Order: sequence, then structure tokens, then C-alpha cells
Amino acid sequence: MVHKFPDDFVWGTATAAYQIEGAANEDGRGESIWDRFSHIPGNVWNNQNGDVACDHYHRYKEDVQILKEMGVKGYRFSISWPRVIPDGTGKINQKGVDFYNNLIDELLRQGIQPFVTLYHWDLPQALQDRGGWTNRDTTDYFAEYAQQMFKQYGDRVKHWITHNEPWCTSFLGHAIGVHAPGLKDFSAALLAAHNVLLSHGKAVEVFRQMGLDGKIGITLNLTPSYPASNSADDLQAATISDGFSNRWFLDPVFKGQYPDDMVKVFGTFAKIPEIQESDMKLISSNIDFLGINYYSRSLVKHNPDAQFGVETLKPEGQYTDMDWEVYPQGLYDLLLRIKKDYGDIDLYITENGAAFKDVVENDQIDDIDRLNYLKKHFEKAAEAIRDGVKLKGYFVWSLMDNFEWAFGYSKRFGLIYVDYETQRRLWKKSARWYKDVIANNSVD
Ligand SMILES: CO[C@H](O)c1c[n+]2c([nH]1)[C@H](O)[C@@H](O)[C@H](O)[C@H]2CO
Repeated sequence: MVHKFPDDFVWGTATAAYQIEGAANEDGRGESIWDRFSHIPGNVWNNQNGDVACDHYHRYKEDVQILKEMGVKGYRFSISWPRVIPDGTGKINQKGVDFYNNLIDELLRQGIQPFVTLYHWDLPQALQDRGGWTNRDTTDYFAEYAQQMFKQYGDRVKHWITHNEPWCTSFLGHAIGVHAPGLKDFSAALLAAHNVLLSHGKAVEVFRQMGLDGKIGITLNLTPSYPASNSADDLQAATISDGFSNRWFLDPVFKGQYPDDMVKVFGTFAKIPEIQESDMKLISSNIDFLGINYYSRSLVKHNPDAQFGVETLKPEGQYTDMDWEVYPQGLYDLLLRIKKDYGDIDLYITENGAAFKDVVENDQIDDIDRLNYLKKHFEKAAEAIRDGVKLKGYFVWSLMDNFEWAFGYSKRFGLIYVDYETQRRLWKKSARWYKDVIANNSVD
């Protein structure tokens, strides 16, 4: 069966600054928390880091040429805050600003729409030294940074994403500790989450005040939660899992309040952040679209000995190299749920993709598992559009293999294979297939 997409559907790919740029100490770039974190032994697989990564800072023209050949309509990338404002606030680094000017101009020359993420986890270390996201002042520094970026690029960039995955920024970075800055303090994570959301609201306010021609939104990683049975305990476990993964961010952004049930759950063992009067109004400022990062689902059951009484199960089925279950139905269910519970807003899949082990034979990479993963998820996206969801675009994670955070370069998500020894880029089978999907605007 052929799944056709709307004529103006934005097919794209996504990346992030720290994962691909390299040039970590070049042209005035300041240190980020990921430079600091990745250089501490033990934090990253094989003690790898983003010093060089995919050398995109020097190879961006070649990479945009690949995007052009692939036929993408949009390209989602992030700006490295410390590359453009090395201390996080104050002085601009013109060479850093010029890099993104050149990248944006090259994309537009090739007819590709830039979708720009302002924050994809690489906070300037200078701001971390003042408390980072647990310091409410950082919300103002973020608004200052956003205003500068709107001023520099707002004439050409028409789609802005304030934050990538506040859940990861907050919980992976401040509670679980596997991401920068590596804290293990749930109260700090809740405070960071509040300040990240508040900074989002302040950036949206600045965007509106500047009267720019463009659209602004936020990207949330969302994981639909399914109960292992219809027992009351398992249903409650799924509700809590949904609250922790999804509603703790969706409700503030779209309803202007934190979910009561989760305030009670978190309040039993952590400090709920003090909320100032205008905070929730700012956080729930009207946005033009929601970016959704979807990778898999959670299947859960009640277990009184597990965190929040929720045990995550590992059902039979196919798993990616990240040990994430392949579950395309979750994308359909998630999209319909967002429309039902949070409103009929424009949506973009700002990330979806899979890591599988790639084998290179005679410069060919037959990554059929990744191709099939994408095919199944594209089909579910088409079904969601058929059933009334305003899905406007889909960005495959990722354009190319890159620095996979604490996993270093051990996990490959790219449509394009990167030989890190030579920095050669090689088209995988999935990339050639995706080129045809885009050309036909359909999945067969
Ligand atoms: C559960 O996966 C998360 O939503 C997620 C997965 N991913 C992400 N978030 C990040 O936005 C990317 O930087 C990662 O490279 C990518 C692949 O791991």
C-alpha cells in the first residue's frame, strides 16, 4: 500500500552542534558543559569527546551538498551557545556568528529550510559555574542569547525551536547524572526543569515582541506508556510513567500548570520548585508548533519496590542497538493523543531514527534494519495524518553518524556513514531509500 504525504510536507534530517561540529577550541568558541563533562574520564564510552566529532565546522558545505542530493526540504540543526556567546552572556564571538550565517546562507542557496534549535544541551560552562539551570538567572541569559540569535538570523530562519528535550536536560543531566553536568539530585532536576521551561517562555516572549516573521516552538521527547495489564495497579503505573515522561512538560507548556498527581509523587521525596506568579503564564505562552522526538514506548507494570512503583518491562520483539524496542504503533498513538489531550496544533517529528550496527563492505552499507524502522514509522505517521493530525514534517535522526553523548561514537544513527578516521561520508542504503521517499513524497 502506498502512503502519500501532503504536498507541503517537510521531509528533513536533524543534527546537533556538539554532536557534529568539532572545532571545540577554534575561532573563539567558549567551553560548554559537554566539553567539561566528556573530558572527565569515565563519563563517555572509551573516554571519547566532541573535540573533532564529524568536523562539520570545516565540512559544512560538503554536508549541505549531501542534504541537497538527498532532496530534503528542511534541515534541523542547533546553534552552539558558547560558540556565539563564549561566556553565555555579553560579548558576541563574531567568528561563531559567521559560521551560522554561512551555514544558513548555504542551506537557503540549496533551497533547504533551516529549522534552528537554540539549545541542544551544550550550556556555556561559564554559566554552569554560576549554577547553570538550577540558577534562575540562566533564564534571562537564555532570553538574551535567543534575542541575539533572532536578531542575527531572524530574517532567514523561519522556524525556531527553543529547547531540545527539557526532560533530558533536567533528568539525565541533574538526577540520573549520565549527561552533563552530571548531577544526581532529583530536587535540582525539578528546579532545572522549571528554569528550562521558564527560559522557553521568556524566549517566546522576546520572539513575539520583536515581531519576527516566523514560527517558534519547543521539542519534547515523548514516550507513550502502556500498562502490562488492565489491573488498577498497572493502569496507575502507566499513568505515573506518562506523568514522569510526558505530562511534566506537556502540561506546563499547554495547560500552564504542573500535573497534580506528579506534584504529589515527586513531593514525597524531592523539593517542588517555588513558582513565581508570572512563571506559568510565560511557560504556557502560545507557540506555533510542537516538535516531538519519538523513538519507542514504555510497557510498564506496578512494582512496589521500583521507583515511583513503576517497573518497565522488556517485551518480545525487535530492539535497536540502543536496546530500544521497535514500536511504530507508539508513534501513531502518541500523535493522536497529543491532538486529543493538548489541542490541534501543528506538529513536527523533530527526531525519529534508529541505531543499528553498520557493516561497510566495498563502501556499501546495507542497513536494512534502519530502513525498515523508518519505513514502518513513516507509515504510522501517514496514518495519523489521514486520521486528522496536523503533522507538518518529519526530521530523521540523524543526517550522519555522530557523537552519541555518553555512548560516544559507538552508536550509529546516521543515514550517512561517517568514517571518523578519514571523515569520509558514505551513503547507506537507507539514505538512498530516503531520497526516493522524499522525491515521491510517499512510502510504498
Ligand atoms: C529516548 O530518546 C530520546 O528522545 C533521544 C534520542 N536522541 C535524543 N533524544 C537527542 O535529541 C539526540 O541528541 C540523540 O542523539 C538522539 C539519539 O539518542
